[in-house]
Amino acid sequence: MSLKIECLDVGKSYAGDGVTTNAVQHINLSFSKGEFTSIVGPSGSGKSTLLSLIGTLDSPTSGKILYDGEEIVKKNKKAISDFRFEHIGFIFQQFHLLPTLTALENVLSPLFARKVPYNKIERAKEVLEQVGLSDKENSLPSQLSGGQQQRIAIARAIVHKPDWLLADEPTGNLDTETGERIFDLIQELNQQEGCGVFFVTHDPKLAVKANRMITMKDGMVLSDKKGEFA
Ligand SMILES: Nc1ncnc2c1ncn2[C@@H]1O[C@H](COP(=O)(O)OP(=O)(O)OP(=O)(O)O)[C@@H](O)[C@H]1O
Repeated sequence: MSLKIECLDVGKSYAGDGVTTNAVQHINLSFSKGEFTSIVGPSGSGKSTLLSLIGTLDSPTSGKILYDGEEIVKKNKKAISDFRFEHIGFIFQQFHLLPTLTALENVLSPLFARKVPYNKIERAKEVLEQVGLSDKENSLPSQLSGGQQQRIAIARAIVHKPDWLLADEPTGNLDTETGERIFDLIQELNQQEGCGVFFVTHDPKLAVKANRMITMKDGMVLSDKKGEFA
């Protein structure tokens, strides 16, 4: 399946205390499978909101987002959650690993209660190897460095073979060198597995390594550039 994502005049506003915040507005963007897009812009410009909308974690207040022509957020909760399981992987700045589970169990967690056509433990071990942490499968998150924890989070994000990897400032809590290594790993996954990437970052040096760079300002797309920037 080639999962194409189209944002058609997408807007998201939050109402509160008589003030309405337009977190994003008039977003018209289209993404083809396998694209590596960085999203940059000042704090509050709508990057995380856009990512949540694309990831079906939230629904637009205006416009629509189509996935191969289908408006997924209009479906019931189970269908939306199945869609996310099949197509989307998330990585966050704070890793969000479960502290009482080992690295292997964290990687396995998205597969709990899911029927899949492969051996779950073998698959989890395979992705742990891909992120270079086979030797840490029995470690708890507290026994791992920040970079290692993010690698585990990446393994967890790709264990179900998503079409798209949505990364919200995944290097924000890491030092420059570790951040670069995490970026390289995500780029490798993009090239080897063909999964498309959305990479939100405040780091211009990383942003220019993508094939496409979207700059946001005040909830809108200020520029959308494709090509080599580095
Ligand atoms: N749940 C919410 N309720 C009210 N306002 C919100 C909510 N989420 C986001 N906003 C507002 O929407 C705007 C965009 O926020 P968003 O988090 O998308 O920006 P961002 O570019 O990701 O910022 P940062 O770089 O600081 O993470 C901001 O003005 C923010 O205050």
